[in-house]
Amino acid sequence: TWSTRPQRILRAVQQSATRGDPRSVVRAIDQFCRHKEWAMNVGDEKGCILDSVVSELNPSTVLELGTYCGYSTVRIASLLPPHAKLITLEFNPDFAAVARQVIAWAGLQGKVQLVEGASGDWIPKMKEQFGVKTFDLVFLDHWKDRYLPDTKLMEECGLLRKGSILLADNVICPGTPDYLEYVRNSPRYKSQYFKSHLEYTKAEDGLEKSVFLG
Ligand SMILES: Cc1cc(-c2n[nH]c(CCNC(=O)c3cc(-c4ccc(F)cc4)cc(O)c3O)n2)ccn1
Ligand SMILES: [Mg+2]
Repeated sequence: TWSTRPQRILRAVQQSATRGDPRSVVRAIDQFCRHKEWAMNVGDEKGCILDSVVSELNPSTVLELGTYCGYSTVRIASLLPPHAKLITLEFNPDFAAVARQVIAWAGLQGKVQLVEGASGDWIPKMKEQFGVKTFDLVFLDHWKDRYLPDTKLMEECGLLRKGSILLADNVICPGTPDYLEYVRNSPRYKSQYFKSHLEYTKAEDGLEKSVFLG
């Protein structure tokens, strides 16, 4: 049987990255996706913006919606303080299986809880299942039509506190127009757009950083 793209990404990590070295895992995936096969990782350009938001915030609890192969999971987890926790949701079991191995190769499995399933099903269960009170940072990188409903769901479930940060990928390409309109016009958010490019391409894309005002 033929390998899948995520499996080829995992092989590139295992062949080119050093176990326990998150930066070499990130570099191996970027090299593969830039020179061999495009894949929907946040990529290095937007990844640097993600890194700066995480480093500045120094969050203790992080939720990532959309793991894919674990590229942004590794970027975020490698920057977290010692006792911080990252919960990442992946819908596709094949993606999740690869992501677990990529995260383990980086040596970050102790900081990451990968949960398989749909965001809409898991968000209401976060408190009871994982003992989460609120999230300091949410990285939205999942199905683009779920950004808005899941943001409203997180508000309703009391998972956001005054100062929680939402960082959303792909607000231009593929685009999340209803989400952008909401966070840019709601009095409950202060939003800022970081212009960039779609991973490994020249197409415009960007990250939207929104602070929940409570
Ligand atoms: C409902 C639910 C869903 C999930 C979930 N888990 N994994 C994902 C992946 C979602 N990501 C994308 O679809 C995505 C697409 C592109 C793209 C594609 C094709 C183009 F031509 C141009 C750009 C670029 C990106 O950067 C993306 O992130 N969702 C997890 C939990 N619950
Ligand atoms: Mg994305």
